[in-house]
Amino acid sequence: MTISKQAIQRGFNEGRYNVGEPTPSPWYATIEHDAFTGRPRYAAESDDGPNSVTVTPEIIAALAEIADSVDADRASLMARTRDWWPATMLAHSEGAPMTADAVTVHVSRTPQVQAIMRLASTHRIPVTVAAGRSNVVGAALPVHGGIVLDVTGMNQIMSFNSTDLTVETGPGVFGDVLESHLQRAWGVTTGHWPSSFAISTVGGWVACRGAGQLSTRYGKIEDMVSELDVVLASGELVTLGGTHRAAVGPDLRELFLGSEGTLGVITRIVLRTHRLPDYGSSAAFLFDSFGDGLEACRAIMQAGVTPAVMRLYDEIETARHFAIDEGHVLLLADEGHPSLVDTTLAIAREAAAPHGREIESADVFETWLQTRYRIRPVAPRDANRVLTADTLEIVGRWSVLNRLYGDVLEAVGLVSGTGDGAGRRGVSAHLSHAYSDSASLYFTMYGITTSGERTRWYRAVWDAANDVILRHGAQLSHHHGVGIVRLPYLEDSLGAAHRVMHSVKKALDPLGVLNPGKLGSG
Ligand SMILES: Cc1cc2nc3c(=O)[nH]c(=O)nc-3n(C[C@H](O)[C@H](O)[C@H](O)COP(=O)(O)OP(=O)(O)OC[C@H]3O[C@@H](n4cnc5c(N)ncnc54)[C@H](O)[C@@H]3O)c2cc1C
Repeated sequence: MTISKQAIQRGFNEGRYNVGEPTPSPWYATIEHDAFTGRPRYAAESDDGPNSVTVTPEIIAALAEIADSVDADRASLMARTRDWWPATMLAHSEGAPMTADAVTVHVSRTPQVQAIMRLASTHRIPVTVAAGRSNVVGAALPVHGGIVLDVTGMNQIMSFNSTDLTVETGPGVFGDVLESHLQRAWGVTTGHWPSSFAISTVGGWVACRGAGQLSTRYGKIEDMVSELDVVLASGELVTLGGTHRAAVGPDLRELFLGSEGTLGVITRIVLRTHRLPDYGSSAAFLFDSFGDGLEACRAIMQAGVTPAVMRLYDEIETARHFAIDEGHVLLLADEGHPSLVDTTLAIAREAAAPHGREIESADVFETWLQTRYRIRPVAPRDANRVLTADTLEIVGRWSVLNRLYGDVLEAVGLVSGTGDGAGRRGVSAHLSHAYSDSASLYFTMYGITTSGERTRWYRAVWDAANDVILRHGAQLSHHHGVGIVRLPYLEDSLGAAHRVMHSVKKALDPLGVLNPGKLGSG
């Protein structure tokens, strides 16, 4: 049985999610919605751009002529703009939501998107695209109000080319719908398996530059997109790409991969696919230190093999996920042609062996398969001991990774409130995406504080971790993106290139109507 087939057969979160439409984060059900008395938080604090633009009844009437439907009701707006960012949850639970006043506009066709962008540009109304709303960084929050453009109705799988092995889809297709169709109808897979695959959309993957669990074999989403249609702020439709490699000037597709709705609305995507493998195999190692595990991963990547799964867990996560009391576990697994898989794992074993010891992989592999798409429930609240947690993923060179890991653990651990207060460390990490020169580390951080202290703790751990990340010259994010949470660190990270990003934004969206207050604004 292979990993890609398993994902569809076992399903996402044991079936507890909304098929083909956004799934709220579990925190949403725990919030007292009638308690929204405060002003929208971000709009009240922000001083750049058009603050909380109100959409007039005349514009609502014009939108209704164009769109499938327009919804100006505040309560349904709140439901339709919640995301999976913990700070949204913090703001909502404090009665001062992140969502400014806005109207939700539902579309299902590209010409509607073009007409809405023309209208928005004429009247300078912000447009924030919302899809699965599974992002964890506040990227789809309409912080300046205006129009929330819901593209989940653009959910057609338009065609499959069985010679080129490419699939053409609308941006609002959810990952589980796409994959089960690809597997059953055509016997192929995209190879893109984010942990959120059933609650996120193809357009969202592209807009956030996402990564799946099998990225070491199949690549990130930017390796999979061969063609894109994008509606610009002016309403003009452009098609970018068409084949995978070209030398016709710079690759303009790249501008929109990771643009988070700030440069255009993605309305059609062509993705490469791969024949669905029938064979898979796994191996596992245990290391005395995380650093030894990192050395093993580096040796594997530099030996030239790319096992689909390469996940190294530090000892806290090894104990949490696999109930192994000591050591740092590495899970390797691959799928594909038997000769390729067996050779890949043989070379990987040889490269890892000097750094640790091989253990029986069956239980580790099965536990991972069983739990990888399970969403943990929200902990019960007690005003004096509230749990707040978040994750943070970065990408850095092998030469800094082990020191960066230690320094993030130390810096986050020093923030008052981190951990459970009873000696358990509140920060851990795993490696889940690797390259020959670098790898991504994914940190999980939690703290227990009073409810009044949560926001302070939250910003303090982000500041502490990002200070270390910048100091080591690593990249702020590998696949979650920038959203709101990483904006304060962006200029330090990009240096002079930050100005280039502003110039690109100015050139493509001169009136600043696309997702203002995010990447390239201000
Ligand atoms: C439990 C969980 C696990 C996760 N695991 C992963 C993971 O393994 N890998 C990973 O990469 N991410 C992961 N994420 C993050 C999230 O799922 C991704 O960022 C995803 O790509 C967002 O897609 P979405 O459809 O939900 O987009 P949304 O959250 O609706 O939007 C995200 C951003 O993209 C923009 N956008 C969306 N659609 C379009 C469009 N058509 N045109 C222009 N802009 C658009 C929005 O304006 C916004 O800025 C996880 C999230 C959760 C909650």
